[in-house]
Amino acid sequence: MNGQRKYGQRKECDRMGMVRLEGIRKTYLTSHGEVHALNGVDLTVEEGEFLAIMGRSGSGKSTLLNIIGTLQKPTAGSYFLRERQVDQMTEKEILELRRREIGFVFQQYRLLASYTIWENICMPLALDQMEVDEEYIQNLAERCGILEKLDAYPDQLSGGEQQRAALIRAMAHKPSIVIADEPTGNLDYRTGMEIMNLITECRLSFGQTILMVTHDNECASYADRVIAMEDGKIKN
Ligand SMILES: Nc1ncnc2c1ncn2[C@@H]1O[C@H](COP(=O)(O)OP(=O)(O)OP(=O)(O)O)[C@@H](O)[C@H]1O
Repeated sequence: MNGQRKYGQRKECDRMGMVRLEGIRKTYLTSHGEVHALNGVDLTVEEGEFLAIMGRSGSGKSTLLNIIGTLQKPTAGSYFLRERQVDQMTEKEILELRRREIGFVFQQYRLLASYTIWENICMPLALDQMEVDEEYIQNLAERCGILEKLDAYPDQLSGGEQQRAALIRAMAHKPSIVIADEPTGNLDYRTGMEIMNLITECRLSFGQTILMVTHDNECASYADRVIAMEDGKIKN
């Protein structure tokens, strides 16, 4: 699992991939002027690859993840997801793409307090009028060790259990990409490693492409490839 798998020596933009970024820039306009969060990012992520993104605070990691997750739009450059050019899509097409293809796991679990774990997991599917594959979700819950907790409310679960529920919610619609922004950031070491093992196990079973921001070298060691951001660019 550990190791830096290489994907050939061709230029990034010559390769096909699940995610392909060419010359991505993101500039925020603030009252103090422009902030250049991304300064020309070229990146290809292969289908089924697990990529970890590291780098100092403010280097552009979350901005990059948000653009790949279609939560933000780039200021310039091209973004292809399964060779469909996302930056040319309408809002409606982007929403549809996000709902079908992408699952999100955040540092804050973002579970709704007044709904059970099962309802939290199934709610996005219901809102999008997508079918709930109960057997698949129960299978995930069993692997994640929270099958007995599906009828409980979030505040009845530990932080690690809540993050496992959030992971199942992210996977419930069988997305092709899972975007994880510091998924272990709120957890102690051991629980964090349990989450990393689950992400790895789910990905091996279901073949998702995983993009994860982390500050932790050990979490990053679970990935196939690690990239480092610096001043809005990929350093290595
Ligand atoms: N909405 C925004 N408006 C203005 N500037 C922003 C905004 N979001 C991010 N930035 C700036 O863009 C740069 C990159 O931010 P980003 O959050 O992508 O970095 P990061 O590497 O994820 O940092 P951290 O590790 O602290 O989360 C920073 O200088 C940040 O202050």
